[in-house]
Amino acid sequence: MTAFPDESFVTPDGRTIGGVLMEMRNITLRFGGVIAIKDISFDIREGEIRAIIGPNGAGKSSMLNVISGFYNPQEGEVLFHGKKRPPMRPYQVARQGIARTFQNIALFDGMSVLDNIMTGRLTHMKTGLLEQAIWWGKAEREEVANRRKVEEIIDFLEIEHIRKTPVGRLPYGLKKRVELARALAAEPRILLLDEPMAGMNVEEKEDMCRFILDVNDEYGTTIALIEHDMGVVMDLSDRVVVMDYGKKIGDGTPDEVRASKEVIDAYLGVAHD
Ligand SMILES: Nc1ncnc2c1ncn2[C@@H]1O[C@H](COP(=O)(O)OP(=O)(O)OP(=O)(O)O)[C@@H](O)[C@H]1O
Repeated sequence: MTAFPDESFVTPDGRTIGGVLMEMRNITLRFGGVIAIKDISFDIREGEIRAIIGPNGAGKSSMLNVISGFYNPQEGEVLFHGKKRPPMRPYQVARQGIARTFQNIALFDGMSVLDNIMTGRLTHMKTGLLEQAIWWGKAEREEVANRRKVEEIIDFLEIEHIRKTPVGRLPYGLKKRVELARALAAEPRILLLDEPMAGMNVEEKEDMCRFILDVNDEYGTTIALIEHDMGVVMDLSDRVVVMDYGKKIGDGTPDEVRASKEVIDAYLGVAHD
């Protein structure tokens, strides 16, 4: 259904979309008798912003959890760089360069913004506990490099003014931005965002949109997101997968998806001839 060329190409606004980075092939996921995902296939291409949309209970979060390695599907395969990914623990998937944010913010409320973001560097830490405890050279160099990266992200997401503030004291929109910062601290190749705009006011949504686009543009990070705000999805995404009752009912550019009768009937709810 998609109008994307097969090879790498540059979009009209100057962004580069590469080849297939991740492929979901015939994924089926069951919870006992409930089939959350039924035989779904789609791919995510390097550098694109890919949205997954659909009504409540359609299976979007389940799909994000398959991508992040939190759920291993009973059927189908996940390919990363063309290679089949064996069942993995989420930390192993994180080491492959996949980071995520959550629908309900998952930060340490009592810790400062800076320390929360530092936890995102864990997958990059190589020194052992003993070296860190006695602050040997290698541990010191690593700490300095990690701090430098974290400070760069703080600067990029414009949160310098709250770097020492405990996260629990922040308003909702800023907490979401700190969660994004922590995910970015892992320097992911694929960033998974679970409803990044949920519960935000218009201004906070505009800010978040801008930061998502900037992350994609500046770091070249591939992004897959679930979002209910259709205006945001259609503005942000290069391609959209539409799910309904665990099945894929649409897959293409925002314009293609918007024009699909099946998608309109099941989800968008706009009248057609
Ligand atoms: N851990 C689980 N155990 C049992 N059933 C589950 C579990 N997670 C999801 N389901 C079921 O799988 C189906 C898909 O749920 P999922 O949360 O993936 O949908 P969703 O599209 O993300 O919905 P929402 O937009 O409301 O978050 C639903 O019927 C749900 O009840």
